[in-house]
Amino acid sequence: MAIKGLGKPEQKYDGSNLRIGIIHARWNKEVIDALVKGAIKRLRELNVQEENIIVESVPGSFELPFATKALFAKQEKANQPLDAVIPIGVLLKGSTMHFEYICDSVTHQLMKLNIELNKPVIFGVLTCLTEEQAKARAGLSSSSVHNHGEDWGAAAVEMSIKFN
Ligand SMILES: O=Nc1c(NC[C@H](O)[C@H](O)[C@H](O)CO)[nH]c(=O)[nH]c1=O
Repeated sequence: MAIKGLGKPEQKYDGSNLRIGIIHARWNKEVIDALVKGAIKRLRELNVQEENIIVESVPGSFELPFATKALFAKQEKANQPLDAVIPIGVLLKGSTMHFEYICDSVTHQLMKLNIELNKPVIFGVLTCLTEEQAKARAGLSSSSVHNHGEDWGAAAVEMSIKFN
């Protein structure tokens, strides 16, 4: 029995009073769309209202940290503050070191935003060596129906309720 994975949720959190942002890259669209769908599916299952799920897209994963911070600020200014943001990106290894540099810098910046903004910023970036790895983590391959986007939706609700 594999031990890796999130396991059962501690409890079913009620997200009915939460406002959650999703910022997604557009690179590797097929996988991105499945991950975003999975995150929204779980947010809705946890009673986050459709009108309280704010979705914006950016060109690629490199833009996620800036857009995450900007979306928090934009919603604050509109007096509709976000409780958490889920940045979603899919980075696929190419033939150069471009992948490593983007993965490393985006990961560090997204982690820093949690501390800088004192708000949950969920890590929704797949850093994959092959297309098959990416598809498997979005529930798009025969080898896996698990969609990591659903875990990210659940994490956003749990972190918002526990620590906001
Ligand atoms: O190169 N590969 C990828 C990528 N490059 C674009 C980068 O994120 C950015 O949008 C541009 O450099 C412009 O700033 N962005 C991804 O999300 N996944 C990739 O696999």
